[in-house]
Amino acid sequence: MNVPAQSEEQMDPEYKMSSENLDFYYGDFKALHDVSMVFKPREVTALIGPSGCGKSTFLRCLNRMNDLIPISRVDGRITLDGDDIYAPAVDVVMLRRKVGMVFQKPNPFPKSIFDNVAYGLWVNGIKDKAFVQERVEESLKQAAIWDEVKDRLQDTALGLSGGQQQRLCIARALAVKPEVVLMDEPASALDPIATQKIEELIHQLKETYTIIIVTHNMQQAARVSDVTAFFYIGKLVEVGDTDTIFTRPGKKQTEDYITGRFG
Ligand SMILES: Nc1ncnc2c1ncn2[C@@H]1O[C@H](COP(=O)(O)OP(=O)(O)OP(=O)(O)O)[C@@H](O)[C@H]1O
Repeated sequence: MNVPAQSEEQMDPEYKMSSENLDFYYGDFKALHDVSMVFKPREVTALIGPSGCGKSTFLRCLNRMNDLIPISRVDGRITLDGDDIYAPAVDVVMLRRKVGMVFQKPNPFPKSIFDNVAYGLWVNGIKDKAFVQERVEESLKQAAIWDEVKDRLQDTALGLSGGQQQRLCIARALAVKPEVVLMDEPASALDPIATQKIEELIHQLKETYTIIIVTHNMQQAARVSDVTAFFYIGKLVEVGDTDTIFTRPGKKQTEDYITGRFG
């Protein structure tokens, strides 16, 4: 897939993020090969593919979460609003504020519900109590969990159900007003009802955010995403409109995967 050169892309507000000829290594092992794709604002992109194909690795490259792995190395470029996120001058804390992340297992801190959501604001130096309170409420409402927790904000977050904890973690990610939200199998640890709530939430959130989600669940990818990217052994095999990928995939590998013939 051809990705426009930087100058052209910077002028084109159509792209929120792009990956250009991205290679990624864990030591000597090359986990991603020449991955190029773009992410449009207010669209949901699903990353699918068999276990170990590099979906999570790619997702983590998008907010430099892989920087935490000392043996890792990146070649190529990833841009946010046209700027290279791996450029030396980039403030990684600021980048992760703009490109937030929700993990597979809900991971609330052993603190109150309120503190969990306020945490990111405090870390970013925001101390104004009224502002923090307002933002916590707004984020909990956006994450569709306010009604369930509004009367127990000082209770421990660990007392919430798994599905509630995941929506709390989404509220925590939203509190710092990210522009892009990365989700790594956000519903895989949840029951069908909690999963449905997360999917409904993704639908609402895409009005504001650019969302990139890793999922093993084909029906989920088909339900929640506008664009689907199929990865296989570290390579991006095919990316396109979700309806097309699921009904008329261009590559046999994609077809075999979505029809359950392998993976
Ligand atoms: N920290 C690491 N160190 C070394 N190799 C790793 C590390 N993390 C992942 N890998 C390897 O990189 C490849 C891609 O892994 P990744 O977790 O990105 O795949 P995935 O498609 O997300 O898989 P799954 O669907 O099972 O989560 C795999 O071969 C994996 O073993």
